[in-house]
Amino acid sequence: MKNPRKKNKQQRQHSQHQKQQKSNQAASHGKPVEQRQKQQGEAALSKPPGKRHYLIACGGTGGHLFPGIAVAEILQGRGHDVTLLISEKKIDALAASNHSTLTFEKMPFLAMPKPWSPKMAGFVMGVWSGLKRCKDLIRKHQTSAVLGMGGFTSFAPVLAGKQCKVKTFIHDSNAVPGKANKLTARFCDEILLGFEECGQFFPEKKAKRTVGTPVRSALLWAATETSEDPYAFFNLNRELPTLLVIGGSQGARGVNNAVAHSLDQLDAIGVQILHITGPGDYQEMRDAYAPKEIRLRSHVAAFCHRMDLAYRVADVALARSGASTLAELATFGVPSILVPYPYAADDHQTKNAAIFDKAGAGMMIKETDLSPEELTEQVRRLIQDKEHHDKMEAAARGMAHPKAAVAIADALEA
Ligand SMILES: CC(=O)N[C@H]1[C@@H](OP(=O)(O)OP(=O)(O)OC[C@H]2O[C@@H](n3ccc(=O)[nH]c3=O)[C@H](O)[C@@H]2O)O[C@H](CO)[C@@H](O)[C@@H]1O
Repeated sequence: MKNPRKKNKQQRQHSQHQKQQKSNQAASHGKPVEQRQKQQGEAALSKPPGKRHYLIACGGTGGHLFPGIAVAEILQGRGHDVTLLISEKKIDALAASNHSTLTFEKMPFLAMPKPWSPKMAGFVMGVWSGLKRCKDLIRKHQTSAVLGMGGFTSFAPVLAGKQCKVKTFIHDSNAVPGKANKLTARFCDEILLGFEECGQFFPEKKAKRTVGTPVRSALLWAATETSEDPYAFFNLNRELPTLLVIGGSQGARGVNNAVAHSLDQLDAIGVQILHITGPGDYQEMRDAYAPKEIRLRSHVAAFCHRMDLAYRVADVALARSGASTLAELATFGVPSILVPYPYAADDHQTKNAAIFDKAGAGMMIKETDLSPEELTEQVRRLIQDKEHHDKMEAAARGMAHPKAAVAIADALEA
């Protein structure tokens, strides 16, 4: 089946490219990218006197780490040194492995136990030793500001910043803040928000502003850059409409199962699938696709280091509603079927998805309602009803904050 939308998509990408280039140039003080890259290289070599050090705590999950990396890239591009504090979890190592020019330091992963849990003593000890280590780092590098991206892994670094009297910031990318951010918000200097809706959960008098959720520079550029062939990279057919399945940084069992049970119906509507399963479900999902491989074109991966290319092939996405995933879908204007993780803290994924749903930038389906028929019908509508698709694409683009990382870097540098 030919995909009549492909040509339009490329044309849109081209005009979007020009718009984005203008926007990014404005965001980086009007300098074109080649000039900026050259200057970044020169800055790193000559170590200008204005060079500073920043600490970004972004461990625990891809949703903290990737926005932290996006801010670090901007600061590094401006000639500063950045240390990214990540956790010892496998996902952090996996995500960091593709960013060799950045400096990462590992801290133990901390999750706050229930108040009277026997684990509380270990948690307090963990915070205490993290605090000491972060203070040493801050003194050693004469850090100018600390940024916490959420989670208890950022609690000690931000507190250390406060105690060392350097500027402290937190960023919350969700519609409802996490426990750690609510606590850290009490003593940090400024709260930066991914969604405006999140502001109501923090003290009214506290300095806060909505900047969006930062997206890595490789993805920002790929949203407009068309030199590398993404179809060839994933061995997919450029003539077929493509469904991207992504369950956040660690995969989503509920979403994976729903797709595994819908393969025949999805095959019947002529869609090809790029399925990022997460490491846990990879083998099971490969087995689910195996008998269908002749009929259904697919690419199944445990983890994808080229999300820039993945979003470029996607005509529609089936995704969890983690904040970075949403920010990236918006950046690429990918219409989405959003299936919130039902057990996320304070049901924040439902609230994230509801914002996109209300704006017409995606459609939310509860995991319990995700039958093969419903899933296939929604995918079919998005690939066959051009008007419906284009409306959602435009609304998704409207939710993008391409300058989020720049705004946060500006705040840290100010
Ligand atoms: C279950 C849960 O509570 N998830 C939370 C977690 O999500 P999680 O860690 O899943 O993060 P997000 O959905 O926000 O982002 C996933 C990130 O991983 C990247 N990626 C993903 C898969 C892959 O193969 N390669 C890759 O690079 C994506 O491009 C994206 O940048 O932190 C987010 C930020 O607080 C929250 O909004 C999510 O609700």
